[in-house]
Amino acid sequence: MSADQAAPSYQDLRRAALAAAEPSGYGADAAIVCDRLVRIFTADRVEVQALQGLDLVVDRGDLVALVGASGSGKSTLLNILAGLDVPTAGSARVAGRDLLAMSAGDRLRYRREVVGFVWQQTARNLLPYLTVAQNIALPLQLRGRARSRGAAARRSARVAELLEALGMGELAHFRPAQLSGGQQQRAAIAVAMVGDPAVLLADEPTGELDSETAAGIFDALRTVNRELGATVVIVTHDPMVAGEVRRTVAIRDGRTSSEVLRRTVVDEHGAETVSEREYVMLDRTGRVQLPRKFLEALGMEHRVAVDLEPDHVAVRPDDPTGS
Ligand SMILES: Nc1ncnc2c1ncn2[C@@H]1O[C@H](COP(=O)(O)OP(=O)(O)OP(=O)(O)O)[C@@H](O)[C@H]1O
Repeated sequence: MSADQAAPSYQDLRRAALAAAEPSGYGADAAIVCDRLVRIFTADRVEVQALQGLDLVVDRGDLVALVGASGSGKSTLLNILAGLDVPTAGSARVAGRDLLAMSAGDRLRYRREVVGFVWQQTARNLLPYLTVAQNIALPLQLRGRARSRGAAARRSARVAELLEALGMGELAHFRPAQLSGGQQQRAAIAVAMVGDPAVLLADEPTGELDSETAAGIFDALRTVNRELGATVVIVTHDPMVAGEVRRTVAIRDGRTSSEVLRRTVVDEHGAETVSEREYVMLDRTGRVQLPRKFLEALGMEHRVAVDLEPDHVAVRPDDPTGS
């Protein structure tokens, strides 16, 4: 918790006590838990199901990329996690906060204190007439107690800490227009992190950058994750992403469909290799979505034969002879 952060309110303490008393269940200790999340938009009396029962668990301290085709629901999910939009049904919890049960006041506090957000458009993240240091300090100044004794010194110390962590100390007095796109996004990450949020959400943070600069932004996001302790969720189209994060979750038609986990394996000689494995999601009712390329390769459609083997479940094309 940053020095400028207000003491927890009675409501915060009550919520924490109730959460602690809850039996540990689905994703009980996770930073983010979405359970059968649904978001339906209605435009011109036409309903669009942007999220169709999405399940997602992100552990505390994880660094996750969300990928998927245009229109698959990534931004809808991120806006809900950011407290900018409210789901139609299902449940969503971030750092112990129930996103469907928050009052307007809770939601505002949640956006200020629990989550940080980085937009794709650099202009949306920074105020053009403030310097980098002033932009970073602003969220703390807007908080209560900003004028309490010692607040200014604590604020400066926090700004300096972030500038240093993100390797941009020499840019403290520059204005956004004097920075490159990559430097602007680094500054935006510092702004989002200044209140010490539990979760940092980034919507296409490298969308307007070339690949070398984008690699630097992933580096900054890893720093925030590792050194500042934030759980980080990045929505991206960037094809490089699987090589930049430990876990990549694919969203298809408003549901999580598959994910890739990267693990670093150290052999007996100390040599490191990175292994990647693709998984499909198993929902709470036992449904899995098989990759389309598998279904096509074996001509599977409508119905498959499923058998329990000693250490796996076999899924085979339907055999019309029934043998
Ligand atoms: N405010 C809205 N009103 C109506 N429909 C919406 C609204 N926001 C999103 N949608 C629809 O919901 C679906 C999911 O949109 P979303 O923006 O979440 O997808 P996305 O995966 O982020 O796409 P992209 O990668 O293009 O940003 C789309 O069909 C979109 O048209």
